[in-house]
Amino acid sequence: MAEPAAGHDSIRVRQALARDGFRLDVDLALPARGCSAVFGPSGCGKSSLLRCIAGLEPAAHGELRVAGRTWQDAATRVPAHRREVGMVFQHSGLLPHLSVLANLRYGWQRAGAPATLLEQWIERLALPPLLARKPGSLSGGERQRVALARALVSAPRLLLLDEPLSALDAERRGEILPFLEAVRRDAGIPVLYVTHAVEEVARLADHLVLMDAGRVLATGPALDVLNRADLPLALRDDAGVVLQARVEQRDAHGLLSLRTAAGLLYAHGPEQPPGTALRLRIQARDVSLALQRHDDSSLLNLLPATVADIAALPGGQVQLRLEAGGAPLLARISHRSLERLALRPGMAVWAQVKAVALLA
Ligand SMILES: Nc1ncnc2c1ncn2[C@@H]1O[C@H](COP(=O)(O)OP(=O)(O)OP(=O)(O)O)[C@@H](O)[C@H]1O
Repeated sequence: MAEPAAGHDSIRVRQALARDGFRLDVDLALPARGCSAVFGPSGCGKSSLLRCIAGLEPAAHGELRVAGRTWQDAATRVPAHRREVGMVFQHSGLLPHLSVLANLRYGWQRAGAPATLLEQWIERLALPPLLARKPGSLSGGERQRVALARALVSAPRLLLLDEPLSALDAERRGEILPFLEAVRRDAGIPVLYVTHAVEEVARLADHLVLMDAGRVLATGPALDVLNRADLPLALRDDAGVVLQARVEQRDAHGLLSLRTAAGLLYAHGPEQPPGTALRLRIQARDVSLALQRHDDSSLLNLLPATVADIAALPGGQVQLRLEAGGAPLLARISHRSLERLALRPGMAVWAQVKAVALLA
């Protein structure tokens, strides 16, 4: 395999780290812009990889180049405090005796960053009402917003986010995701985002690194990796595909019509102007199949598709990979339904998805 290239437009990470019963061994070239998600099961080495990049693992060997700067090679090892990374962890790590503003000023002053940066992130992360408060009086989501701002006002060259939402409940996660989207869009620096939530990958990632047991299983543009059928992702309970979609309109009841390569789809979601580009995740278990088009059911999303292949799953289920107008789809049905419809590769079917199963 060719060696990953290293240039001003890329992040080169070649790191090896041995611990008792665990070995991290990665060789990656990541884009030096946008959000690269690092995804994989618990204990696969995601946090260790971030710690290596931050310079917090003294035993790690290898090479690290970030946008033209060498942080580590055979002759060099830049110490952690000179790597100019911003980090946010699961818990905010704010200084409890200081106000929000003083926490932000602390990192900002140490970095000697411009005042506009401080003002910019206070505004973009909607922090003005919180500035006088102490971290202990904030909700978990508010604390993480402050932690994000604190990392960004130190003018880092790279932002490392280690499961920043995992201590929050689903509602709080939903509230903070738009702020993370703003960071990804406006920070102008690459973001490495460790998570084990597929929804966060689907929503935020431009690039995806899939890890298992200390190694990289797959890496590439996020949608390509998410939609691959040959990776463990496709066997998870929440397996699905992610489609690029464009908002056409929203009706009086809040139902969005979305244009995708698979066809027009209806989904629920917040008000978004026509033309807005977004990603739509369709889980395999939300897709049912019919041999004919049924307009007499409550199902709103009816897509003509062709069966590409069929894989048996444990527990009497099967997963079908479908082609729908050039877009991939997954459908998970019972083996009994497969036999009842006598489904085979190459057959034409109608893929049916409830609109309430889709969240735009
Ligand atoms: N400080 C440490 N000392 C010794 N072993 C460690 C240490 N930190 C992590 N490990 C081990 O290294 C391996 C990788 O851990 P790591 O935290 O990087 O995984 P992870 O993918 O981030 O997991 P999770 O999703 O559960 O946070 C695991 O086997 C873990 O037990």
